[in-house]
Amino acid sequence: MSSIRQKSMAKEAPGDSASPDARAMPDSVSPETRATPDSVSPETRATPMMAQYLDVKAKNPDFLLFYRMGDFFELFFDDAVKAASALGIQLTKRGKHSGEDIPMCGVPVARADDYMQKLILKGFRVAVAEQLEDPELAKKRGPKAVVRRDVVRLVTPGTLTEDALLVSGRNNFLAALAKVGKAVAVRYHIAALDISTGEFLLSEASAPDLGGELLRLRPAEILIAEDELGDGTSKAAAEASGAALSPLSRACFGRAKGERALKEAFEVAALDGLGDFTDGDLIAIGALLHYVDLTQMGERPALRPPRRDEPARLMAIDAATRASLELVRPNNEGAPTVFSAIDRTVTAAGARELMSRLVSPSADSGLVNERLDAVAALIEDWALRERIRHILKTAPDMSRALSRLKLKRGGPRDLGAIRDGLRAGGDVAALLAASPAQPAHLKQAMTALAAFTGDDHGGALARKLDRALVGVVPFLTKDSGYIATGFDATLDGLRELASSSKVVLAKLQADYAAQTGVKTLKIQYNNVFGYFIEVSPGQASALMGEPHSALFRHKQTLASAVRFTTDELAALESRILTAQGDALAREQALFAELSDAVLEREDAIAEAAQALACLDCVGGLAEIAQVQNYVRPRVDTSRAFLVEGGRHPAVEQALTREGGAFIGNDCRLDGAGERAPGFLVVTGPNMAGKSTYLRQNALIAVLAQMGSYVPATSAHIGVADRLFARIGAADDLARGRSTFMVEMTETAAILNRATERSLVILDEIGRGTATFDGLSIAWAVLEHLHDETRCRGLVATHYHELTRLADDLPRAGNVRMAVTEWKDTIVFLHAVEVGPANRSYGVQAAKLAGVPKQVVARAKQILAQLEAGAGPHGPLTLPTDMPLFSAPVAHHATDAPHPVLERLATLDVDSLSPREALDLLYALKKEL
Ligand SMILES: Nc1ncnc2c1ncn2[C@@H]1O[C@H](COP(=O)(O)OP(=O)(O)OP(=O)(O)O)[C@@H](O)[C@H]1O
Repeated sequence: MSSIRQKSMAKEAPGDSASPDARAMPDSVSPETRATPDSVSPETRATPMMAQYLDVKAKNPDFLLFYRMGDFFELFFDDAVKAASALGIQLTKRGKHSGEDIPMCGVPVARADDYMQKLILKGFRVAVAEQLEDPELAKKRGPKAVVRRDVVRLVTPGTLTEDALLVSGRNNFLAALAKVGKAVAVRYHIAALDISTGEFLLSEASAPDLGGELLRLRPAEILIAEDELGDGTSKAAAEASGAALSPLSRACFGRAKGERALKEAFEVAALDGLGDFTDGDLIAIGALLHYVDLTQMGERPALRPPRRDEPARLMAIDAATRASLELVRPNNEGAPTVFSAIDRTVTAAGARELMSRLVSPSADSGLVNERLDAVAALIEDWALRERIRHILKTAPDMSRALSRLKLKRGGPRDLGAIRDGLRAGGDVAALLAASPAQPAHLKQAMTALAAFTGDDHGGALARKLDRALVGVVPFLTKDSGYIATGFDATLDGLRELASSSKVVLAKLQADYAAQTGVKTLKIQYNNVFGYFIEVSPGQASALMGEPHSALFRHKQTLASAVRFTTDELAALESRILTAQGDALAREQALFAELSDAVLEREDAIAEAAQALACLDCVGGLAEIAQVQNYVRPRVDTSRAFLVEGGRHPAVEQALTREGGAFIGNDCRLDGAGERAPGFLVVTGPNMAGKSTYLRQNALIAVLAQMGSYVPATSAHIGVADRLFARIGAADDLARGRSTFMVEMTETAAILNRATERSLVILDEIGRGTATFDGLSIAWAVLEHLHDETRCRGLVATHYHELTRLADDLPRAGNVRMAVTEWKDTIVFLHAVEVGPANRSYGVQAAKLAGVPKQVVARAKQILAQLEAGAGPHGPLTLPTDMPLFSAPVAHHATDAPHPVLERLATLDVDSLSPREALDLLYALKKEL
């Protein structure tokens, strides 16, 4: 908590008669603790306080203004109406402004974070206006003087730092989006910063990849230039990511601005040491850092050097694939995700690291294998893993603590987190040092952690924090007692003084009791009177009469007690309060000193925090691999996709919980071989497990490339540069596109972007339109992927005709989901067999699903007729001119190119005048 906030705890207008009714409060707080604005007196002209409120509000029109008044943050006017409804708290009306009632609601300061979190989750942004001086000081300026207030912080979804406002196991990115270039050359540059941890990422995407890239980063808030809100691509991608959109003026996006801000942030004269930055990077960085400055009131978060996520080094996963695979976000609230199935981390930072690897699988087989080596080492040495994980459970979230300290929003608890984190890190480093297996990643982690165990600066800092802090430290700096006895002689002296005064106080009470003969006389303390002497009303006369009346001065008479003071008690009180105040001030000075010492080692601490996160992530992956029998995949640059006994990580766990067993299935796609299939057509009845089979293979690719073991008995994966998966319904009715249109748009995206190295997984392509159209489209798409793209792929279909493709396409093959018939019903075996399915069993599946008997019987009858070549109302004529019913040779035909193409091929464009070019264009179009 900031020092500003501590100073402003005193209430401003004690005893104000317009104090609102306590029942109107969201929490039961006595009315006297809640000050009321002098403005809300029934005047029509703005009172000084309301004038101040309106002034602050006018500067922050887009934010709900939390206006500090004593122990409450009050909201007025429209803000109050919106907040009361969003928070479900009572809206009151107090006083008038311009003749109208002023709506008001409020939240207690002590619980403000909870209320703010609710508002942020509902898409609001909050400006926090604090009292910037002690109300007593304001009073001295005159009866009408208003306590100085101003906004000390803007709270937006992407700039949160408090644990209460954040999700612990997830990064909270603020991203700025800069569009550079025109038409087909347009690039979107993204600068993203998690100010709660200091992680700073740069990336870029083409227009078609932007949606997937934003879903990968999952920012909480996206900054976009106002004049780009009209740009369909950025707006649609930003909205689909689920982030809050914050438009900024175009002036905030500038190359020079970005360069300046970056140099300032890292205190460097030239950017060379930080990396290479394109214009687009700098424009995005400029807007990002401007917004950070704006919301943090100039305080700098603990920035890590920007890390570039090179698209070429990642497996590209587009938005639709992310939605299909439910990597981290389920399509149905509460459903399992791949993340929830594989997450065995024990710290929030470890969970964030795991999530980051899962959403950004690598396309660099070298990095993947280094990660796998680390997982393998912790599988091999399970005792080491157990010990490390045991220690990690005690390691707090150092990066978030560091970030709060840097933003001057930290408390003793954050220093405690750094101490405990470094201590845990030291213990882990010692364990790793003693272990024989040392793959590169574990060695790196050990080095980062060991930096705080030696005799140098790092070690000195860790020891200093150990000596300085008590075991369990309080949350706020105003709560004294967190500096351990013996660390600072001055503080010990002041504490001694304060506590010895308390002994003197006890002695004084005993003396007064003996002098007056009132045995029950007590010395008490409250916030209004300070220390006082209290006796029961029956005994008050002893103190008020001679000879004691000279010593005891009467202060207050209550029904149950009479209170007095003495000069001696007043002097003692002043000594105690001074000593306590001095001790608190000394403690706060020591806090600041320790914070500075921590921040001096900011980079090394951030690295240690990252090392712990990495170890937790690797340990978690080793744990799940061992518990669930995953296998290390062979990952290389070949084009193999050879999986034996593959399983779906989430479905397997769900089945095991219910006492069932998952049937492992092979998938052999050899992209390079001439005859070994690179493309499989998967057929089988509904419910037989086709979707599961498709998904599990996509996930095995993702898991392998993120550096995890995979659910299979063996796996050889040649890295895929892009993964396309379209599985399950893709309705986008909200955006006015039918299932078929969505599917066709996505198919177009795949055909345009898949490469030879990609993995394409399609479920029921071509459905949602007339059978022949759908089948024709599916056929043509598969031919294209097979012949032109030459990627690896799996396609599930109910069009059995598609299985004939394998006869003609050398790299295509068929597999089917095995079923068996038993007593007029089908039994799903969930096993994948080589070859096409010969029947679809749709009618039997309908029966299993509970379709009424007579409907199933009639369907069987119609099916029999259809299979015999007749429709339910007479002969059925199938168009025989469909290419798929004739021999599918069209794609192999060596037709001469179209004459228009021929003319274009031989055309010398440079020799044409604009007029000639236009004429030619018209002529070609006509010919076409
Ligand atoms: N390999 C497997 N081992 C055991 N059970 C499985 C397996 N594959 C799928 N199942 C079970 O079968 C159910 C249906 O699977 P899935 O949804 O993949 O079928 P489908 O063929 O895609 O069906 P539809 O065509 O109707 O979408 C799953 O929910 C799962 O419980």
